[in-house]
Amino acid sequence: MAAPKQVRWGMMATGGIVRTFAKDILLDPSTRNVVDIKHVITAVASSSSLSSAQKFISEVVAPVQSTPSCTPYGSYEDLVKDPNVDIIYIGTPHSHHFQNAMLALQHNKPVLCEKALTVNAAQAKKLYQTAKEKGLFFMEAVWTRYFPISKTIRKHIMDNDIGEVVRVSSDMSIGAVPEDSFAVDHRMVNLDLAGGCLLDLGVYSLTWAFQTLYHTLSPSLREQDRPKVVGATMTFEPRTHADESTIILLEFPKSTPSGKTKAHAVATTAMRVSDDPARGRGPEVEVPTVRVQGEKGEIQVWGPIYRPTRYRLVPKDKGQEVIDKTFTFEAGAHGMMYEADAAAKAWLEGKLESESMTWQESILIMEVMDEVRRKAGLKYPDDIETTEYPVKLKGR
Ligand SMILES: NC(=O)C1=CN([C@@H]2O[C@H](COP(=O)(O)OP(=O)(O)OC[C@H]3O[C@@H](n4cnc5c(N)ncnc54)[C@H](OP(=O)(O)O)[C@@H]3O)[C@@H](O)[C@H]2O)C=CC1
Ligand SMILES: O=C1OC[C@@H](O)[C@H](O)[C@H]1O
Repeated sequence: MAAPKQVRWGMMATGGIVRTFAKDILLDPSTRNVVDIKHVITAVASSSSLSSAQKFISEVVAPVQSTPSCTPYGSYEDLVKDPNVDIIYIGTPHSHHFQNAMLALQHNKPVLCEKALTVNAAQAKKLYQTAKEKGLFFMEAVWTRYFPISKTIRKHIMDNDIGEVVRVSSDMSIGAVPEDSFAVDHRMVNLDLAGGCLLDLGVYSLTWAFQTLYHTLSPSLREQDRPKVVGATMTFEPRTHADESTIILLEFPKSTPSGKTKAHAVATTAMRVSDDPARGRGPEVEVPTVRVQGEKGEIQVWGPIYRPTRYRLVPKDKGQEVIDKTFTFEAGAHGMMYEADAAAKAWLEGKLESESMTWQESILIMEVMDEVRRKAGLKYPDDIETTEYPVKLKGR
């Protein structure tokens, strides 16, 4: 058998999610039956200090990777010039994604960029236009789409197992009182960092609506049948005016190619209440966080919707069996290696985008979030909404 192809990652930032991502991609891929690729980390950059990158390497990379060596950088500008980096993972706050991703693309580096991709759709379009012109792979890191549970649920819908999907509800609410949990400069509530529910958590509620009502259509139908935001409302964090609760009502023209009716989605997100206060107390009291309701039955999903672990398919016909499946992750894994595998494979194949998170769909979801903000009255500071590059942002 041919040796696995090595994909050399460069980490842009050393915060929470980059640590999780790095640990996951350094797990042995053969334990998840991936034998054709191997991820290595050849550079780590921190915008705060060289020592932060060095610390990251000694704590996260060096204990598992002896070769190739990993170079620490004290700036993102140095990282994007490193010839030993094939692809860059961006794990900075949403406010900075546009500037950071442009920096990587301008230096001819392919990119996997954390969600939410950008602050607005205009920025997303400009990034994809740049990637297209330069022939570079670019993907929004919506890890949930790449989980086996998500793929299985999409397959049930495409196989017509619950009939035409008529309604989807999805909730991503963390049950954290913002005044107690987040200082005003924390990325969750700080508007300079595009804080608030919508971009950080609501993007998952929209992910479930889109992956069950839109992604399941053929690419040509997806182009024609654009969903519409029919309603949106927000409440705001009293100190910073970031959104702390957002409710979105969407109308999708069709859910299957032969769809008879329009479909509805209700996507909700909040800080102060929880999507399932009983989580961990046992299946008899827990509640589903996503419901995909079709004419012939319903799919219910349990767990935080960014990382769900169980689904149940309940057919309307009581003579048919209920499917109830729990998914586990390999030991020590959080689950980010699936998106990394998809990105690495697509890049090695010379593709510019990922089939499970296309540029068109990422832009459409950003357009939906723009419209939600317009309807509910939320604006971010001008410097993080701009499509100008380069712009020096506050802080870094
Ligand atoms: N997929 C998932 O499950 C998750 C995704 N995320 C996404 O990842 C991104 C980062 O989140 P998270 O890792 O939790 O955030 P952290 O605050 O933990 O880390 C962000 C890092 O970005 C860098 N950075 C660059 N500029 C700034 C700035 N002005 N202010 C603060 N940090 C800056 C810093 O690294 P350095 O100093 O080294 O440059 C910092 O450590 C967000 O887009 C978020 O949506 C977050 C959590 C889970
Ligand atoms: O993507 C995410 O998933 C987990 C949340 O806790 C985090 O805030 C968010 O960025």
